[in-house]
Amino acid sequence: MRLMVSAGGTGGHIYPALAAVDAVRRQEPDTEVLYIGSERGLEKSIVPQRGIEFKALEIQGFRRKLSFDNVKTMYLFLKSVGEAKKIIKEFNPDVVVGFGGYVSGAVVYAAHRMGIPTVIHEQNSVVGMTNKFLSHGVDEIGIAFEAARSQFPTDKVTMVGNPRAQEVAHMHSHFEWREYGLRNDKPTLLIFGGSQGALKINKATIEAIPAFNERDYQVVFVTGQKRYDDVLSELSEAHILVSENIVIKPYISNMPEVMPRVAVILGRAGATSIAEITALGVPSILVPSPYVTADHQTKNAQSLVNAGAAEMIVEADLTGEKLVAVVDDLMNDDVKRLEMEQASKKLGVLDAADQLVALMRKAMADRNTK
Ligand SMILES: CC(=O)N[C@H]1[C@@H](OP(=O)(O)OP(=O)(O)OC[C@H]2O[C@@H](n3ccc(=O)[nH]c3=O)[C@H](O)[C@@H]2O)O[C@H](CO)[C@@H](O)[C@@H]1O
Repeated sequence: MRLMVSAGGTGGHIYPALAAVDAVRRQEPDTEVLYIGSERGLEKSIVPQRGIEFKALEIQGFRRKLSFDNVKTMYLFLKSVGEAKKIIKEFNPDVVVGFGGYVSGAVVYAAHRMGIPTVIHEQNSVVGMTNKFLSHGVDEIGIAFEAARSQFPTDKVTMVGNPRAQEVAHMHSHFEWREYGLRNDKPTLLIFGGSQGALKINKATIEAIPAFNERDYQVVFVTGQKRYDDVLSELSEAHILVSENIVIKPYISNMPEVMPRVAVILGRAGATSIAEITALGVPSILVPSPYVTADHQTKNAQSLVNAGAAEMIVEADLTGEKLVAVVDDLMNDDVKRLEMEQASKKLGVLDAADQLVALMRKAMADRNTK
């Protein structure tokens, strides 16, 4: 197959795209893949590391809104569509799949205009702006939350789950905490605020470190690449020492290897993080970002809380003290963790990537029979 994928901006869009690429390659090892991203997003560093050919569109002025109500946005969009068309013509894909982020808007739109089969994948319960815009033209739409169905033209929608769930669930991890200078025989709490880190989670964790220093469990605190230096400066200015049961990292690039070793995750409730957590059945404490469209992270988190798979802390209530109290409760209660683990696992869709590949094939086959 000649597969073109596009996903931009944050890990929540990029990792599902990479998991889908892996699934296609597993089924058809001689598949040619081209990933189109933007110059500015995380994809520029993540994708080439995976040995996937990457091209970037210069996509500016799309930071807020993909809409036709202003001339500049329209002009920049059409310019990107023009650039995308050239790349598509050269690569000649059998199918083009978009996973969200502004760049995928230009790429999938261009492909549709050129008569190439197109598929989009929506990771969230509340549909993103780009996917909403594309939904009228594309051939197939894969979703990961039932709640998304009614926000799309329903005859094109198939529930497939999030491809990243399949990737993490089938990972044979060789990771050991020793690689981080930690012990393999202690339960470990992983703290991370989505793919870019979260200011409030970082602040509360800094406040919690003196208490964590005294605990019998271990803590891996991931700050987000751009927030790492600030966290270290804050710790040093406040003269907070960090004991050897705590490790602070800017980013973890092999999350599917690390996550299976984690006892509890404390983090945001982004759709792809949730897919991973439920694929592995990791008990979690979720602090939804209140800054996202239609408060969708609260809805994501609530679905886990309702199933008994997670606990939720509202960001406005998050302090160092609160964080330590909730974490202590869970880390010290093996029975509760086990119950949450089982409840969490029930929500995972473990063949999501294969289901999405089937949808790609359907888009291609339907086109050939038309
Ligand atoms: C602020 C914002 O708009 N957030 C959105 C964005 O979040 P974001 O990109 O943060 O989304 P997710 O939580 O869904 O995904 C984060 C991904 O990054 C990975 N990871 C994270 C930290 C790290 O050190 N290493 C690493 O690999 C996680 O394992 C996961 O695969 O996309 C999600 C999916 O569309 C949305 O649900 C979120 O609401």
